[in-house]
Parts: sequence; C-alpha cells; structure tokens
Amino acid sequence: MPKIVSARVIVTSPGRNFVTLKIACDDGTTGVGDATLNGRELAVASYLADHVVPCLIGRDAHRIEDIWQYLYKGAYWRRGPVTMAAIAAVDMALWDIKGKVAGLPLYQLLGGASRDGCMVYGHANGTTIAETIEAALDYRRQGYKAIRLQCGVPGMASTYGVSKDRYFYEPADNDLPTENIWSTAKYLRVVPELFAAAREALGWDVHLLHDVHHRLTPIEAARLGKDLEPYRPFWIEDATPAEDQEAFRLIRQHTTTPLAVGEIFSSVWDCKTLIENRLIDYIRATVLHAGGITHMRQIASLADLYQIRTGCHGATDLSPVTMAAALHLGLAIPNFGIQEYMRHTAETDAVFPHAYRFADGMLHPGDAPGLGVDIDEELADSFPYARAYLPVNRLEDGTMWSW
Ligand SMILES: O=C(O)[C@@H](O)[C@@H](O)[C@H](O)[C@H](O)CO
Ligand SMILES: [Mg+2]
Repeated sequence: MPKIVSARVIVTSPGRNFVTLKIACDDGTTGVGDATLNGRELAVASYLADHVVPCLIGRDAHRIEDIWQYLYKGAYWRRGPVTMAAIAAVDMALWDIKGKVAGLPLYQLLGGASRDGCMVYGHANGTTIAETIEAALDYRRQGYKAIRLQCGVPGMASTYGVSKDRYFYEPADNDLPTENIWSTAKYLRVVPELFAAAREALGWDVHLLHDVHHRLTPIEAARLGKDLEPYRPFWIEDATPAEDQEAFRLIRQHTTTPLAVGEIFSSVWDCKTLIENRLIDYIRATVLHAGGITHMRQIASLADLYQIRTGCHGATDLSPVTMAAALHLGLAIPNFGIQEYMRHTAETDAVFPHAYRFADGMLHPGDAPGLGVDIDEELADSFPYARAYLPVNRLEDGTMWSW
C-alpha cells in the first residue's frame, strides 16, 4: 500500500493566487489537491501546513474515507470554508494517487462514464447589453451550448461579472478590497432587457444563465425570476444570500425560473434543507469548497433523490486541479447538470498541465490515470504570492451589501 511520506503546500500566483497540496508516497506516486480560497488563501495554506500535514505522514494513502473522517471529526471545530477546503485538497490528492496506482482515470473509479462529456457554460459579459450580446455570439461560434450573461448597469461604475478583459474574469483585483456601489433598482431594470435582447439575437436553442451573486432580497429575487420567465433562463444563481435557506421558499412561491445556489457552501449541512424541500434545481457546491470528491459525491447523491442536478462552480479562482476533479465526478454521477468553465490564463495552464479538453460545448477529463493534472513546482515557485481581495459592495447610501 502507498504510504504518505511527504506533503507540500504550494502557494503560487500565475496571474492569480492558488494554493495546492502535493502528497508524495513511498512508492514515488504523487497526488495533487486544490486548496484555493479566494481572498483568504494563506489561512488554508497554514491550516494545511501547520495542522493537517503532520497528521498525514505515515498513513496509508488508500484509506481516503478514513482520512476524511479523521480530518473532519478530529478537527472538533467542524465545517466552514477554511477547514473544508483543506480537507478537500487532501481528498483530491488521495483520489489522484488511487487512480494512478490503479492505472485508471478517476471517473472509472467513480462508476465509469454516464455521458459523453460535461456540458459547460461560457461567460459573456460587457459594460453594455450590446457588448454582452456580441460576446455571447462569439461563445456560440466557439460551440458553447450554454452561456452566462452579465452586463454593466447604467449609473453604476462597476458590477459583479463584468470584466475589463473580455474573456478572463478575475474579481480579486486589489491588495485591499475595492469598494463598489450597488443599486438594486437600476440592476432589476437591466437584466430583463438583457435577456430579451439575448433571445432576439441568439434564439432559443442555447441555454442562457445569469448570476445574481447574492445581491437581492427574497422578494426582489422573486420579482427577477418572474420578469425573466418569458426568456426561459436555464437558471438564476445565488438569487439571495444562500445561508438563508428558508428564503428560497418565498422565491419558489412566485416563479418557475430555475434556481441554482451553493458555490459558497462547505458541506451537505449548508444545503440539506434546500435539497430536501426542492427549493432549488441545481446545487453549485464544488469539490474544492465542499470537502473534496468524497463529500461532493455525497451531496450529489442526496440531490439526486430530489431530482436536483449539479451545476458546480468553476471560476478562475478554482484551479485546474479542481476543474479536473469536477469533470471526473461530473462524468460519472447520474444527476450531472452543467459545469461552469471560466478559462484560466495561459500562465495558469502552464503551471497546471492537464488532460481535460473542450469540444462541442463540453469538457472531458481525459483518460490519464488519476485526475490527469499536475503542478509544475519549479514554474509555480517562480510566481510569488501577492495578496488580493474580492471587492465589497455598498448601497448608494453607504450601507454594506453583498458583493
Ligand atoms: O459563479 C461564479 O463564477 C462567481 O460567483 C464567481 O466568480 C465568484 O464571484 C468567485 O468565485 C469568487 O471568488
Ligand atoms: Mg456565482
């Protein structure tokens, strides 16, 4: 059995910060796991290096479930984004090792392929509706079957999801939080116009998505859901702050627009009420933020009982290691819905060589043993950490709001 002999926490910043755990075994097998928590990276790096790695040395790398339970129950202070990202990194690395030892791509160990590939969605955005539509048409030309639409709001200097660079979106843009001003009234007027223009330009055989990004109250989210019904969105995401699970009951009473939530969830306990009451249609929890492949598979299985599908988060602040793990899981589970795919920069792709490939609107994880991704440690060490924060939002009167 492969015994863990070392584990290195690698903090690198090829254009943005990533935290990666690389575990090595006595037989020379290595595995990688993503531990990136955007804006709080060093907290997870320390949690791993100072509190988790000492407990891993000498353990049987094949005992994934036992190590998961040891790190979860043994911490005493359970759950939360830092703890669960650290556990996720260990879990991903151990599944990577198991696949390499077996000589199989991870999806084969998870039950084999349930589909030909994982449908992904691109990210059309622009400061105006016209610019956003233009970007969406470009994604269509690239073969995407699903496209997220985010556009600027007249009268607001900036808003979530609108990038200075048309195809690479990185919100963590400053070594102290950028302060944005937010107006719900102005926003609620624009989004229906955006979707009307998008259906006019793109037609109906493309899925259109939108990320509300936690910024509406439940009744405002219900209003938006109703206003968008004529345009049949694939989903509206994070319609209201997700910890208020009961709020989704109110939204559900007013609209049939599908609801997606969960990228900030760190365990099944964050979404159990939402799932068991069918208050959502897609669960967006991720391998990285929700405790790894082991726990994400548990969440997906619970969701499957209630005809809820996965729609895992896949922004640039989740490294190619998480993307690879998400694709292996997404290929195998019965209730895969869609996978978010924000392309990484060339610098990031060079640090994390990977087997997954895009074709015909889908990503496939490839058939390399394990996760099919690695980290080039020498190249990674050439990109030093640079503190970066996500923005914050204030209302026009200065009240702190969700970003
Ligand atoms: O759906 C999404 O991709 C967004 O919610 C993310 O861009 C999110 O803002 C970032 O991952 C935060 O770090
Ligand atoms: Mg989101």
